[in-house]
Amino acid sequence: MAETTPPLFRRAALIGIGLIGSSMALAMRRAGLAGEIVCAARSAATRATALRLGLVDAAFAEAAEAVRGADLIVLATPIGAFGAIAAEIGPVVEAGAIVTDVGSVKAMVLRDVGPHLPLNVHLVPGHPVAGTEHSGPESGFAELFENRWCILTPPEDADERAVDKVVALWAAMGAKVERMTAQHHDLVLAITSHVPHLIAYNIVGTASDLEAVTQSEVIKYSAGGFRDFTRIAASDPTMWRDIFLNNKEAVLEMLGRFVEDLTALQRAIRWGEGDTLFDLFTRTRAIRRSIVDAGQETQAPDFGRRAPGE
Ligand SMILES: NC(=O)C1=CN([C@@H]2O[C@H](COP(=O)(O)OP(=O)(O)OC[C@H]3O[C@@H](n4cnc5c(N)ncnc54)[C@H](O)[C@@H]3O)[C@@H](O)[C@H]2O)C=CC1
Ligand SMILES: O=C(O)C(=O)Cc1ccc(O)cc1
Repeated sequence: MAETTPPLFRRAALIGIGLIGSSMALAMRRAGLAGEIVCAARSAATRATALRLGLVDAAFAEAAEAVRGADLIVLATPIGAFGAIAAEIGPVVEAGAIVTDVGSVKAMVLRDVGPHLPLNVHLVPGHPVAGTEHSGPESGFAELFENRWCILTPPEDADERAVDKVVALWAAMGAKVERMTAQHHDLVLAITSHVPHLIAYNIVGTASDLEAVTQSEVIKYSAGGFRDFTRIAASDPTMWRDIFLNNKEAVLEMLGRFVEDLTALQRAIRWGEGDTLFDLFTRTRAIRRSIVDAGQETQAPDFGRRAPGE
């Protein structure tokens, strides 16, 4: 009889089952990574949806109930909730279990989650750099992490076997895994993700506030660059509020540089310095091409709703 290898984890508990939690549930099931997948969701409607979609084997109202007997715990709520969830699960989490997360900011995980966990529990923070502007358990898809980066930011004294298991988890879901310090992660993501989202929120806000331009004109003529900004600016308000509040220093640093560079462009336009504009636009076009060539574009399957970028 052929021997079957046991799944990587006996029981995985997803705390929060929105876009990322549901995508993980689907990707983990597809790859047979856990014997059992359970979740915690505060609303009865979300628990019912998770069960109806077959995302999980059981759904609990309380995080402390979901983590009992789990050897993998994934925090997949907005990051502002991480500290309270860690305080709730700390007393009941199993010895030897791995606690990871998918939050978009990383230094705050070591700060807010670490102190609540017993010493025999392994904290390995992570961030899949993959997503869409959609939220909730119905927006997930198993392919979300394929060929996308997942950044792990374990503390210096992390248990290497626990780190290896989290690397194996993401690799089996199709991701490319990179390791760095939480501080470096937060600086890099401030410029590649957080400030771009702030700019999108701001430009859509500015356009909608313009008295001389009606709302219907904003919608009607949004085929220009504005349309791409509206996709980003449709991202979840709670999630993004928490990101800015928890990556304050790096975002303010990058925003300072952004404002300086914008001022230089403002001058170039004012003084008719076409070469300055042309040189920058040539450089940025090359960056876009290298992103496309590297295949770093998320294509959500069409579930009868608009795909990202449409
Ligand atoms: N949306 C995206 O594109 C990406 C998000 N992330 C990170 O993943 C995490 C989850 O984001 P999404 O799945 O997009 O959000 P989502 O809004 O789709 O799902 C979050 C879920 O957590 C639940 N929740 C909120 N507070 C809770 C609490 N205290 N206890 C239990 N459940 C709670 C919400 O009801 C919701 O079902 C965030 O920390 C975010 O920074 C990471 C990569 C990409
Ligand atoms: O939809 C998009 O373009 C995104 O940028 C998704 C996203 C949002 C937050 C993250 O931490 C990582 C990826």
